[in-house]
Amino acid sequence: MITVESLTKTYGRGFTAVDDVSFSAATGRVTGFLGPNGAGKSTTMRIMVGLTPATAGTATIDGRRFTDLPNPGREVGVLLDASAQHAGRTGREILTVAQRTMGLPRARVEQMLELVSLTDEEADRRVRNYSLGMRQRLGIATALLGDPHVLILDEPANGLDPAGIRWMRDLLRGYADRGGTVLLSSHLLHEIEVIADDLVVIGNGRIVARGTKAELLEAIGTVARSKDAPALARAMEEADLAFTVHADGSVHTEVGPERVGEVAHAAGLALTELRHADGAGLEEMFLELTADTQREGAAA
Ligand SMILES: Nc1ncnc2c1ncn2[C@@H]1O[C@H](COP(=O)(O)OP(=O)(O)OP(=O)(O)O)[C@@H](O)[C@H]1O
Repeated sequence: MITVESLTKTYGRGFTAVDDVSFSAATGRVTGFLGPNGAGKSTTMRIMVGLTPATAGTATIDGRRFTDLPNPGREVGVLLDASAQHAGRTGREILTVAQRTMGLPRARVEQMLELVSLTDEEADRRVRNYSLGMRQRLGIATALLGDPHVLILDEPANGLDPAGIRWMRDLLRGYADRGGTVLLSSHLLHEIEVIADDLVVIGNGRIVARGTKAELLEAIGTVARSKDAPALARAMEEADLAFTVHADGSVHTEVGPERVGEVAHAAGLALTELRHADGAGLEEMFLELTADTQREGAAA
């Protein structure tokens, strides 16, 4: 369990990059840390792992600060900047140094290379000649090397191709299902919404939304459709529910699918579609919530 309490980071003369941020990432769940460029995600994660001092507040892992952990790599796997790895070393050398530092069996290096699908030939190539996707794979191998129970990953999908993203998603899902805690950041909603159980949305250094993905989806309403669209609209009106009808005949409303289902049932209407306004709806919510930190939005 990761707990962040009232975390604030001020740079220079009063620029607040992280502003009174509190949230937690629970055991056995994948928590997505989402926000546009410059929102404060990396700063928060750097504070969590002791690389940047906080101006105020605390970040703890199972109640302890990262810097107080006796062998941190055995408890917390960290991937912050895949390009920050020693460029002159080979992937295998980097893993071997980490394996020795953590006092792990030698076989662990080969296991991790296999897990992240780096071939023997690639493992013996210098990291300066790695593609970004290969660096991410190596970074994930390093993070998992000590078999930690917590993972903190900053933009781990950067540079991965679609198959790589699918692979990472399955890996992290399995890790959380076995009881691990995953916190991963992204500035891309669609990357995170398929994998995260919980979402923490940050904009301008402040938390603008957090909750389970289901709760956030609930908050963005429902799409329903019936073959008899006018009858569905009448039933909604009679039930005093606010709604809009889109050009494709679907009804959009802020109430949850359960309520819409009840109204349709009471009116004797069969629904051909009933679902959370996910995907596009969540995207819209994300853009709205973080609007004043979106460069494009700010310029408009
Ligand atoms: N060492 C520093 N000195 C001054 N300002 C900094 C420093 N590090 C970060 N910042 C500023 O803090 C803000 C938050 O940056 P941060 O890297 O945490 O954002 P982010 O959410 O990770 O963004 P991205 O998605 O672009 O990686 C930015 O405005 C950034 O310029």
